[in-house]
Amino acid sequence: MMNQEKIMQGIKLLLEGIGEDVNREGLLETPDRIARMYEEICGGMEEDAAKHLGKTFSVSTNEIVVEKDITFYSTCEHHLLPFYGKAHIAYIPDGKVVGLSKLAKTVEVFAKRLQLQEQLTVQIADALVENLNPKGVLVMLEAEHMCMTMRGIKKPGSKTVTVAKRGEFQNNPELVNLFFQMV
Ligand SMILES: Nc1nc2c(ncn2[C@@H]2O[C@H](COP(=O)(O)OP(=O)(O)OP(=O)(O)O)[C@@H](O)[C@H]2O)c(=O)[nH]1
Ligand SMILES: [Zn+2]
Repeated sequence: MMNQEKIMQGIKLLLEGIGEDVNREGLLETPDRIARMYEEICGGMEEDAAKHLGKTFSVSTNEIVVEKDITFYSTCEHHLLPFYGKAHIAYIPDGKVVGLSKLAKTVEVFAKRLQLQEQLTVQIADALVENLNPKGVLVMLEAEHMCMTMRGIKKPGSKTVTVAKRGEFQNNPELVNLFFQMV
């Protein structure tokens, strides 16, 4: 369980640290607001992807399924700044598929944590492998990192692209090409 009280104390200290008056009107409710915000943006820590991927449907086709342009927002664990973009998921079923919304739900479960993009990519792929036992999975994420754009190196517009391949995607370049054509 998240400790709202600790988050509020921490935010008060942070505000004092940057030289703010924690008692001025505009900031009075800020610690409480931020505690509630973290409940949302780190809410995936308390969720298990299996909850969403447990219900499957039997199918007689094993053709590739691609769900692309799934918008996601996550938080980088180094700076606590947002990184956000699109997730593209492909899988080759082995007799069972999952409801399409559950693919986006799986992205959310892992995005709503403190993350590295590489780790987020791999966690989504592994959850699909564990729960669907598909013949193959490919997850690709394209994201802009605020810690790269608004501060530090300051490269607005730069994108980080990561992939995780499992099963048939690992040794079949034609399938990977098909995925890139589809997205
Ligand atoms: N691999 C990876 N790096 C990330 C991600 N998000 C942010 N970073 C980088 O993590 C690094 C932060 O740690 P350091 O290598 O210690 O660099 P720093 O000097 O503290 O930070 P910068 O001022 O941003 O260079 C920076 O290079 C960020 O660009 C991510 O999702 N994956
Ligand atoms: Zn960062």
